[in-house]
Amino acid sequence: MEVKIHGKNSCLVENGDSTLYRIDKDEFSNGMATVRNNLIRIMEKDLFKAKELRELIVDLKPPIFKHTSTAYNLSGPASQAQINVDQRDAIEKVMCAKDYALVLGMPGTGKTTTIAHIIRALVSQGKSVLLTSYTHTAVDNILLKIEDDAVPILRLGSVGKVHPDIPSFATLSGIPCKTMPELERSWRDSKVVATTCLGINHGIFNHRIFDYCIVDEASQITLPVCLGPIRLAHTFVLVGDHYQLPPLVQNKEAQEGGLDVSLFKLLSDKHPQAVVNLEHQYRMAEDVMLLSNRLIYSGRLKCGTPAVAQRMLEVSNAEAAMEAHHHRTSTITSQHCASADQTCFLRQALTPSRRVFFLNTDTITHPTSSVEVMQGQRITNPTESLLTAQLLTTLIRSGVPARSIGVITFYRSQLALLRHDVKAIAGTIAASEVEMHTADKYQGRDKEVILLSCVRSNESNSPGYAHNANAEGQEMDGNTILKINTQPSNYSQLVKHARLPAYKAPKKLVKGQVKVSSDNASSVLASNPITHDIMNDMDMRMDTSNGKENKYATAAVTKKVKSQDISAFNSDEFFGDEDDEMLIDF
Ligand SMILES: Nc1ncnc2c1ncn2[C@@H]1O[C@H](COP(=O)(O)OP(=O)(O)OP(=O)(O)O)[C@@H](O)[C@H]1O
Repeated sequence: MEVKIHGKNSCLVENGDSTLYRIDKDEFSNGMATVRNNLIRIMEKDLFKAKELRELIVDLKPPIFKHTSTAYNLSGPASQAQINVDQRDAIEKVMCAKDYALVLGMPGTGKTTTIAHIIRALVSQGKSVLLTSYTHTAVDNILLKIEDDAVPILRLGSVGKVHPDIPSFATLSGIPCKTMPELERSWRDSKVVATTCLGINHGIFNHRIFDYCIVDEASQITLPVCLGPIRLAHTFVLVGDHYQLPPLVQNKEAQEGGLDVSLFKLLSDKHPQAVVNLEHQYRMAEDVMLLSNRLIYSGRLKCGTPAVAQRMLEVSNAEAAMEAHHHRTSTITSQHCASADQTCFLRQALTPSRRVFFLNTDTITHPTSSVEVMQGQRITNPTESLLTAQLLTTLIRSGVPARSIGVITFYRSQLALLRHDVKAIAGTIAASEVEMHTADKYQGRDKEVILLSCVRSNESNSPGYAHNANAEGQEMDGNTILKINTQPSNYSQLVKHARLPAYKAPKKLVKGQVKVSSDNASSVLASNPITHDIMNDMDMRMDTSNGKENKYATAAVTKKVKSQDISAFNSDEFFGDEDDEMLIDF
């Protein structure tokens, strides 16, 4: 037999009796072809589940739930005491589901932990589970949680992509079985089969239908990809959070056609009764959580325990770092830190109780020196980069390990500058240990401290990618470095905020005393959004200090208003001592 290479992706095989075969390499066998195949399969007439899936996904028929679940247990190494009320509801919802159940896990709320419990509950009833996710890492993170449960697991995927600890408790398809009975056992008897959503081309799926399919990271997976695993099981469970990153779809036409709407979002928007929310998180201190809560979750996110809420950064040697910084011969750039007293921005940033610290660089440098620099497509902010490097160095000298600090920015050009400055100021070793990435690359990483360089500072007040961090009063526009102390935190939210399409005008909290003369009080008050609803609270008085009798009215006001409403209001009409000025907060 003779084999000739024919072009880049095919070869010709001649077998002597003049029959010519051409073998083509299908470059897309694991990508587009799988996706196309998923779509074709659910359109087939008699294929398992095709009709039901069309009803549920195309016709959006409401899913059915049993009133109570059949008994199950969560025994094994997992302590039931570690399951909170939402997680228990999620397990119960899945156990009652006939068609599907949706678990919306806000950041750090234990999605992985809950999926592990769901698997335990299902296996305790003798059910089989196909476990999938978008990434190998997510699949393995779940498997590692059931490592000690002695559940027979088959992990499909090439050995190089599987976590090194998995082979110690699961069978790997990438490591061939030595005998046929061994192979058959692993295909037939594994209660849990785990792979990525695109890993469903394996031969086992021609032989097995599963009781349940669980898809983790489901809100990041496009609908056609998601169809692949769910058509292989009687009931499916999607776990995700559509408030975080949606499926990455770059083609405009595909976006317009709705490809960036995941099946998770489609079903949860249509059937909220099928969704269980995981709302107790164990990752972020309360102040850090506030950011996500105000911007995205409408206050629904809660700290799992008081200890989580009160977590603080451990700064063991702050004074030494400050001394080194303010010393005349300091090698740390100190030109941007004018004073060694309490007003020093480094000292403020290092204070453990300030878990979130917004730094307006205009307050420590001249505003013109901290504006952004545009060179073609490249946008950088050199002053902000230097300040970030300076703060980072101070944190390290204060005893915060370099590997527990992360630096995030929205622009690649700024990232390059930050890497350069951090290396120059903090040193090569520290620079190699600090993880620095653009916001989209930081998803799912945990750090004790995050420094965020927002970059944009310009006359037109364009906040660029950071524009949505402005929503609901987060003052992150322009010259702002955000330092978040947490143990640890989730940054995917920041990414999400930066990408939300709609711009909301920033709001500011106004606290103060309003004073108006009685003659025009009602018209002044009624016409301004700050005061229009405090008429009844006005306190009428008489002022005789200038020898005349002048009537006036005062009232305290504390409310959130749009910035333009503040400027529209005549600030002379606010009065009082120094504490009674307009305060801006979030
Ligand atoms: N009921 C609980 N009680 C105490 N701690 C918990 C509980 N559930 C989860 N945790 C802890 O919370 C942390 C986050 O859990 P997990 O990794 O499962 O969350 P996740 O939602 O998958 O995270 P992500 O936001 O990265 O997707 C882990 O340290 C986990 O041990």
